Amino acid sequence: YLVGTSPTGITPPVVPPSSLIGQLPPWPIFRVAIALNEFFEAAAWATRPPSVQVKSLATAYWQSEVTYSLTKMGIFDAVGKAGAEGVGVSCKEVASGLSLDEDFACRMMLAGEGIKLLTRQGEGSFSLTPAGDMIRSDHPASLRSVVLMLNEETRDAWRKVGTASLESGVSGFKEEFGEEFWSWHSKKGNRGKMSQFDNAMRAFSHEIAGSLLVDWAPPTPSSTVCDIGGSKGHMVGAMAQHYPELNGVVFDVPIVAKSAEANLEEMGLSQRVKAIGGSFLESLPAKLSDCDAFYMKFILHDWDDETCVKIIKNINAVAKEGAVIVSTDFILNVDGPAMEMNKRLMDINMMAANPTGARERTFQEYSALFKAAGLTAEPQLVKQRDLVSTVVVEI
Ligand SMILES: C[S@@+](CC[C@H](N)C(=O)[O-])C[C@H]1O[C@@H](n2cnc3c(N)ncnc32)[C@H](O)[C@@H]1O
Repeated sequence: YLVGTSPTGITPPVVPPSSLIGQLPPWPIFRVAIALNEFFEAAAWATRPPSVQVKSLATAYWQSEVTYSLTKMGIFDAVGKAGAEGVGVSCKEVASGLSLDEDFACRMMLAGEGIKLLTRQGEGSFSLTPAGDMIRSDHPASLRSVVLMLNEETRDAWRKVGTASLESGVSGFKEEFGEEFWSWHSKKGNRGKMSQFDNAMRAFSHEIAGSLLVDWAPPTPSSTVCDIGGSKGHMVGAMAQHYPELNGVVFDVPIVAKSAEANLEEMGLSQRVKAIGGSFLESLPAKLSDCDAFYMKFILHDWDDETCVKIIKNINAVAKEGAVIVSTDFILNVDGPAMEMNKRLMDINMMAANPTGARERTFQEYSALFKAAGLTAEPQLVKQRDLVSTVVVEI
């Protein structure tokens, strides 16, 4: 496994302080770390008797629930605030500050220590572990929105996907909420949830942008990269931060394109990266014929084959000759067993929380989609030091 790697790596012209690319180990070290991880995961499993294996699977969601509770109820923020002032904090103080039941809050925090999100000095003084710290609202790469997003409607959709959906073949989300993910999220009353989803996408992308930019470079340093379904513009924004001559476009549904505008302004990139509202299910605006690269992350996996082909054809119809499509997803069958297991679960997440037809695919399946859309060039796989990989294909 680990095919298509780029053993030398790429160094972009600028590495901003917020970039994670400097923190990624070189490929040989990454490979060894992954192999060790695979080995210890397998060893830990093999040393548990079958009855314990079953019980640990049946209770695995308890850890998510503890994580969710400590996030939702503001406990990570409260402990983090005390830590920033240089002190640990007792669970009684946290409970009183947040008006929580003292006994329950203290027991929940002890469970948080058990799952290594909180730590204790001495008898009662809690602080955050590095992982717990990342769930603080004001952490620069905060994963709070990710924890909330995955444990609210998505969790309800998961319950349905394993039961009703297996009989109906309809997504868990639709079974639970009566309509598919995107139409539910576009309703006025659910704008807060759409924004939570967009923030989660941005948070997810921090590491993915880092791992992409050490193994893939835009066609030229001054290319125009168009991020199709680019959400808040975090991916093309990261590219523009690493390539100071690069221009970009974020294309997404109008309401999300608006929030991309604000985010790009905040990133100081609004001169070079513009947001355009529209739908990739329809003809794309002529302005996109300037694009040298059409970037897509977590777009094709949201849709059934027929819709994917339509999206690729819509890009193809507007693209100039020599442009490329660059598509990042959880590509199956290119990693070791532990990483593949995570991607298989992500595939169930697609069945649960995304429109019916959403799925993870192998590299060969992605290649077939590009061929079905009329592209004749051989797609290339760029393996990342990450759970995701990227397919690049010339138009
Ligand atoms: C799973 S998110 C991925 C966001 C972003 N590419 C990322 O990876 O962080 C899918 C994106 O597709 C956008 N989207 C959904 N339907 C769309 C459509 N018909 N036209 C354009 N964008 C759409 C959503 O608003 C959302 O931003």
